[in-house]
Amino acid sequence: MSELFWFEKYRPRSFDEVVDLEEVKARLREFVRSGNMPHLLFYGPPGTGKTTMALVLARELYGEYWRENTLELNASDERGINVIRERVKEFARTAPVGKAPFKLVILDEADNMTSDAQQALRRIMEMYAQNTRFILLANYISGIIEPIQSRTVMIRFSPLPKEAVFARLRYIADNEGVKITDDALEAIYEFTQGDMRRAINALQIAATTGKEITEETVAKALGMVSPRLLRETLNDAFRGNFGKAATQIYGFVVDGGIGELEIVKQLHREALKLDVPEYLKPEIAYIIAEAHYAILRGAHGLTQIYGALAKIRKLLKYTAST
Ligand SMILES: Nc1ncnc2c1ncn2[C@@H]1O[C@H](COP(=O)(O)OP(=O)(O)OP(=O)(O)O)[C@@H](O)[C@H]1O
Repeated sequence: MSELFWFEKYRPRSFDEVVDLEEVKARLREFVRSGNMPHLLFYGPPGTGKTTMALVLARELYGEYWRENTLELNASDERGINVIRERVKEFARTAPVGKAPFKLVILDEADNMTSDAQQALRRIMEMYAQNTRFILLANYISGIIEPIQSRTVMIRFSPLPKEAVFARLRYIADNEGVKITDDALEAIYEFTQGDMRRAINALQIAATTGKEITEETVAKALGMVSPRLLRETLNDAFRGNFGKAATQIYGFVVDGGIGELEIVKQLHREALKLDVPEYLKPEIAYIIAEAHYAILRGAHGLTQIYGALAKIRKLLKYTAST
């Protein structure tokens, strides 16, 4: 079933298949080579390869026996720490299969556990340290208690860079027999900001519209404005025909069904890329932030967007004339 999702179908199975993360790979390879490792804590935003790396490490450590030697648990399981204790106890009772000196427990969403549960987890980790190693996965390091932080080697994962995401998306598109333009890749990255799971998902959704993925099909599939079109609209709003820009934006919302908040977010990204003096950018960011806040508080979306564009236009005009 999970193979239906491309992000599962294309989850890397070896270090070589993992894009980017060179330093992480080097460190983990060293653990595999030496046959020993400490407890690990992988932390960082969603979709950046934490689970993937933990599973790849298991495969590289144990080869064909990786399943027998690996226990995957989810810490946010509502049955709590007692279930974790029981399952680890049961798992650690038997010796590792094959040559490896220890078994691996991968615990997802460790930062969702309460401090008390984490204290208990720390004791479990110590109790079974002789023949198990833990890999804890978390989004926020701040959600992990200090005694666990200090007993693990912490490895940080960051949003993946554009080239890495492009390389993976091109590889998947090739394999699936779909063509994708560079603009379309840009649009996907724009929308997903280094979260590889969302990027692969976006590719899969866009691919349902046909065998050639363009910026337009991506925008349509993801419910966003085509970044190229938005840039043209901004150009009209600030340098040319404001009425035309307003009509375009009306079309995005009313005909395209794109949410005003999504437009404001995109506006924020595009406006900060404008070719304007650097000192104006904070003011532009502020104007857009105000519109965003007003919409969240229930103000009429289109009015706020037009208002923000008008303010920015005034700012740019004023600066150009002084
Ligand atoms: N570096 C990478 N190289 C290739 N594919 C990757 C990479 N990182 C992530 N992926 C892809 O993205 C998907 C999601 O990654 P993964 O499950 O590892 O994210 P995660 O960091 O554990 O996220 P979460 O915090 O949401 O659990 C994987 O199934 C895989 O297809």
